[in-house]
Amino acid sequence: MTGTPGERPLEAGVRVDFHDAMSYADYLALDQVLTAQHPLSSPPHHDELLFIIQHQTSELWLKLMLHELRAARAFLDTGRPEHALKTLARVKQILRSLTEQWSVLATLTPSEYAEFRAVLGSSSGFQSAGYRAVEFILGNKNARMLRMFTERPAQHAELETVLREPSVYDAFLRLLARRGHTVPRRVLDRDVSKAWALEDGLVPMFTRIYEHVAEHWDVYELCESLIDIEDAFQLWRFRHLSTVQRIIGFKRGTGGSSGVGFLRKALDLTFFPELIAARTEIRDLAVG
Ligand code: HEM
Ligand SMILES: N[C@@H](CC(=O)c1ccccc1NC=O)C(=O)O
Repeated sequence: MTGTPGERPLEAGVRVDFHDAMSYADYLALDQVLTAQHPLSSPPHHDELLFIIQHQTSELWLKLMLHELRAARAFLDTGRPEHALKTLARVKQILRSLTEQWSVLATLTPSEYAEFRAVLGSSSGFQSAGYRAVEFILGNKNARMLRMFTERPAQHAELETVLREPSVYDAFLRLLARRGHTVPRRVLDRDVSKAWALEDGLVPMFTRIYEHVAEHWDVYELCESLIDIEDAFQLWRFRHLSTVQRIIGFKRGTGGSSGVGFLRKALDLTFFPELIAARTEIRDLAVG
């Protein structure tokens, strides 16, 4: 038998008085977080709160992703692949959650968005320092994007740091070199602030790892983890594109780009092209 609904008594030990103790709202700084939504439409459009919260929550997850990717890079630098794997597993789940979050925004119709889009002016995701830092630490470096942050010195400085530091992939390749894998010297000495370009010299090394997994199990798992992240990131990008297309069609972006055309081109980007190229080279073994 289930009980009747009704007021559930609090257990005896549950604290209700917080006058001299830290409370939930104190610890989470909810006074700041929950009063930081400021719709600009007048009178406030019902759906602008969705738009704001969708972005704010994305920014929080991006912040955590950067934090975790920095940790993964440090684990690679210090030769702890198992720890890096665990951290990357969390990054993957954050990306999955961010990708699913597009479904909430997709409930915003073109008519609703058109009613408040004008208040956004020329602001756009181009100015997301959190997103740019994640792209940078994953290896998609582009110094030109820093120009968007001239007016925001703190964000500019943080992004410049991430731009000049090695990416997670740079750290992985250095670990591989330390483990005796053949990584060309030019890769290890490269200017890490520059965009990654396909390095054919790495493909035989990755092919060897994939053809002899038993001998290279921990780095093989890391390769697969990076591919998972590549895949999860592409799915986020694709859902951004498809959500944008259903809301604004082929309008230009508020940030000045062609809009959907620009977002479609971003799908051609790959963080770890040699890991993909190696797949073409792996020999199919004869059976029987
Ligand atoms: C109605 C909702 C949205 C629309 C119509 C939209 C549209 C666009 C467009 C057209 C661009 C290209 C830049 C421009 O010219 O404006 C862009 C870029 C971007 N958007 Fe969105 N977006 C939406 C929601 C979001 C959300 C929720 C996020 C989450 C953080 C986001 C993050 C970004 C980022 C990071 C970029 C830069 C991408 C890059 O540089 O590759 N957008 N968006
Ligand atoms: N680029 C979007 C506007 C937009 O999405 C946006 C505007 C202000 C703050 C964040 C935004 N999100 C991502 O681009 C548009 O063209 O409608």
